[in-house]
Amino acid sequence: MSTSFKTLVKNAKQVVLVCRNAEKYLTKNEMQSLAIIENGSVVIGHDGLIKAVGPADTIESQFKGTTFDQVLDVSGMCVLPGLVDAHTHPVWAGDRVHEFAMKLAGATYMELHEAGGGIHFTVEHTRSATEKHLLEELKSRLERMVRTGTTLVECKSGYGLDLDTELKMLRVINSAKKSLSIGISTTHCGAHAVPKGKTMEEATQDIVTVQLPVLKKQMASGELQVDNIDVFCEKGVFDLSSTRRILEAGKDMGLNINFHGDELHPMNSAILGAELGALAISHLEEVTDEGIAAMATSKTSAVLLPTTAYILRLSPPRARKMLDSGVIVALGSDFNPNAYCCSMPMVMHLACVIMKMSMTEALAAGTINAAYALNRSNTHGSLEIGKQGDLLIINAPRWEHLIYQFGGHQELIRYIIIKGEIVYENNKVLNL
Ligand SMILES: N=CN[C@@H](CCC(=O)O)C(=O)O
Ligand SMILES: [Zn+2]
Repeated sequence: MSTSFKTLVKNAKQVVLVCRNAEKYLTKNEMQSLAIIENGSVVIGHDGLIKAVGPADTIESQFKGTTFDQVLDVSGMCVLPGLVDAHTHPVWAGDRVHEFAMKLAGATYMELHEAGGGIHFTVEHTRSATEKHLLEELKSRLERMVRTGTTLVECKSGYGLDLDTELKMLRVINSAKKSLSIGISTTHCGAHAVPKGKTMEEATQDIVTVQLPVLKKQMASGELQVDNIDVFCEKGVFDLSSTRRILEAGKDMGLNINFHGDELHPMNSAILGAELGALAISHLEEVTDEGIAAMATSKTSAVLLPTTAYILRLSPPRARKMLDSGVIVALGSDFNPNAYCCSMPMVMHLACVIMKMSMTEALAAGTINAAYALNRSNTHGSLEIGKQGDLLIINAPRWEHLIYQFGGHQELIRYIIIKGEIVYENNKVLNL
């Protein structure tokens, strides 16, 4: 065994492993009792992977005489896995603060969309923005996510709706992925809306016969890396048969199906997703009982987005029914110009309060199950030997403070570690 390692994080009050036996996801009762070590330590190797995690005294004797590049004594603090945000739209120009005011005054999401605002407003600004500007904005948003504990995030395109702008957005995501340490799962969401001037059929045809073939070429040549295919399956956007066509075309080129469904109207998206072997369906505020049963059987994860229901004043998705039926429930921030929230601790808090999840369920949903939704639960989502050394360290005596305290996680989060490197340290002392 090597006698030199990258990082030792020792003497934590609690180390929350989440999983015990390399589970790829947790459901039902497994989400009630997460694996936790009291007074624990974690060792991360030079390859950025976890080499040991266990009681502090066991690790101390096991690694006696070993050298570490860095040792962090986190006495009194808690260590959790880096959080996983399973749904974001982080590449765009032009905010929609003016629409927030309109929504507060009573306008609905679809009324704004049909009047040419909403996604269309963002598309206009994103099409005319330079790649450089979009990249700078994306990087600062991703850094903000890291500071709130996210170490793996799904990033969608979808404010281009034409070949050139969708490719521009995907290139921006790829550049950020190369230059930042946060993990990224990239999603083509060219079917986020029907672009102005096109019918749904024309937009579907464009995606299947123009956008996806170019993507396929660029993926094969290594120019672009894309992991997932997405469609906004919704009344007035893409219907079930267009959604099927696009998702099947994406699947045929090796992309994971991960799409928006049953948000504002019951569309039978969940049934379709289960039939196609989707890895994830997001939103599901209006999913039917049959849809829930189908997702439980097909092991299609439900990515629930409490920020959306909150900001649009929708009835929240029926998380309890899904959890009790054995669906793999994951969480995402849905960061976008409509729901401007980068913070997974806030998302987990909302999931508990407005969707009636327990804190252990919310943490499992924001770690291992979100990693499953992105096909990354072999590397992320729990603190187990062989997984990536991504840690979130909070200055509190119990891990639940991460969810219990809301609106001030910047006071609580002490370190963020990715692949064994400290990427964020919060120890600023201000003179007040
Ligand atoms: N519902 C569709 N897409 C996004 C919102 C995108 C936007 O409004 O810009 C969502 O997941 O909430
Ligand atoms: Zn979305």
